[in-house]
Amino acid sequence: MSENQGRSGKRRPSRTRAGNPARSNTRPRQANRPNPAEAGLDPARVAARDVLRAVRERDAYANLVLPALLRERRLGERDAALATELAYGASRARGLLDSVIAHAASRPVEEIDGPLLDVLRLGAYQLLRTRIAPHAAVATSVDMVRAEAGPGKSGFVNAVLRRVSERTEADWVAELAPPADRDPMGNAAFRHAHPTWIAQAFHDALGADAGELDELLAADDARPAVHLVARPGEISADELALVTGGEVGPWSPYAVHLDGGDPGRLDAVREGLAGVQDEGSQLVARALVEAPLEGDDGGRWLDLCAGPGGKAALLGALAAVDGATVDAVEPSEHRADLVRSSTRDLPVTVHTVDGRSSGLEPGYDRILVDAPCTGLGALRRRPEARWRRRPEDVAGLVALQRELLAAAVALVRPGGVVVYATCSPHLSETIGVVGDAVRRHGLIGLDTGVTVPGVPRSTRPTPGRDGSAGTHVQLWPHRHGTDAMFFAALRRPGGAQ
Ligand SMILES: C[S@@+](CC[C@H](N)C(=O)[O-])C[C@H]1O[C@@H](n2cnc3c(N)ncnc32)[C@H](O)[C@@H]1O
Repeated sequence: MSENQGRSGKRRPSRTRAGNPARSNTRPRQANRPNPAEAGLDPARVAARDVLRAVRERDAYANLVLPALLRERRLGERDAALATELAYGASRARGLLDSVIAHAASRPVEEIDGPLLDVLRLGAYQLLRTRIAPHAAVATSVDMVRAEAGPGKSGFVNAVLRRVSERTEADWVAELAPPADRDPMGNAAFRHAHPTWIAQAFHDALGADAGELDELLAADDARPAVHLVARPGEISADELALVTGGEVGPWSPYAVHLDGGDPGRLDAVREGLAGVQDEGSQLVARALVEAPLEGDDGGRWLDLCAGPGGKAALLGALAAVDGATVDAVEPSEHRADLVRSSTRDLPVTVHTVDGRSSGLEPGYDRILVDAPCTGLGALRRRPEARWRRRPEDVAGLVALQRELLAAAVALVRPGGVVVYATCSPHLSETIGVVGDAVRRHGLIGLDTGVTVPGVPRSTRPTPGRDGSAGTHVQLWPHRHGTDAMFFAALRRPGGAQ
């Protein structure tokens, strides 16, 4: 499945040690599936298992499935926290867990029945990456399988997890990771549960700071803090921190950090005073408003890739304070509806059109192109994404990013500003696209760092023909505690002073 399974497939201990063969055409007996409560199963683990199953069977997004499932089943706070930790943690670590499971089961994970594999991933995660007592991790996994699929299959799960429990994560890594001297990138990627191509992309983007790769991968593999945005005009970050028990974020004037918990339960979020938004994303929206224009700001702003509406909501709130208006473009009906709902009562008009041919009237003062991208910078918050994305995805996205940036250039007025942003640090999606636009359209690269004053070690020169590409901002989880957001502010020349 992942390229990190690497050596596990090559060295297989005897097939008999893991008990019953797991591959079977017989699905768990859905029709006879017992009610988990009646079967005495732990609701948190059942919820986590169901998330892993939805991700595997229907390519679902864990961070969309889990909250809905927690609400539907009315899990208490403790159970919800455990379900979240297990579902997200096991999704993030999937490649590493699969290598260990394959070794312990003496067969590739592709030969293990999907529903059993979900439980094995959950069990292996608890054994290797939590403080849950090993007997509890094994017993709850075995119970789940026995209740659904019978004693034969639960024996197999028992045997595999017992073998997993014989070593620590560090021991398994020492056994299964590619050797550091011959394949340092593969080794670092394996240790921190990342596909190698993503570790390589991070390495390339770090450039002269590539020595920080290990620290970056470790931060990217950890549970992120919850970031809230205090809606300007509604509540200040200080007030929000007070009512939520959180801490004011270090960089964005609107940010509050929480250690964990379900932000959907907070009154401030339910009442629309605050939203959930990574602090790096807040800085992107702020950069659009702070970037220096030539001439006056006529108050016509455009968010060209707006769905699901996080930045549009912050831009709308800032526009309301400044007396500006925002047009928000999103071609997907469903996502456009999400933008409408997140910008209700704000001076934002949503257009369900393609940003490359929006038909909107040119002459905008400020345009944000928060382009569709691989999302490699937000892997902490999209648990399964690292194992789903493929290197082949990059080229198609880069083509779309270039077209969207060209469309923005055609819509911005002379002297106006376009901020190009991605939640990916991949060089092809970032400075590749920006450098190309500067060359093709004769844009002026601005010093993007001035839009985020006080954020250390974030600004870099964008390589350009003659330095005209300006500087961009690259944020990193290990340095800034944010997603790895990239953004660059570009001005269309020719504005009258
Ligand atoms: C990175 S997301 C934007 C996130 C958003 N700005 C926010 O803060 O919530 C990129 C968005 O671009 C949209 N998109 C994809 N193709 C597009 C196109 N041709 N024109 C405009 N938007 C597009 C996607 O549907 C997606 O909602």
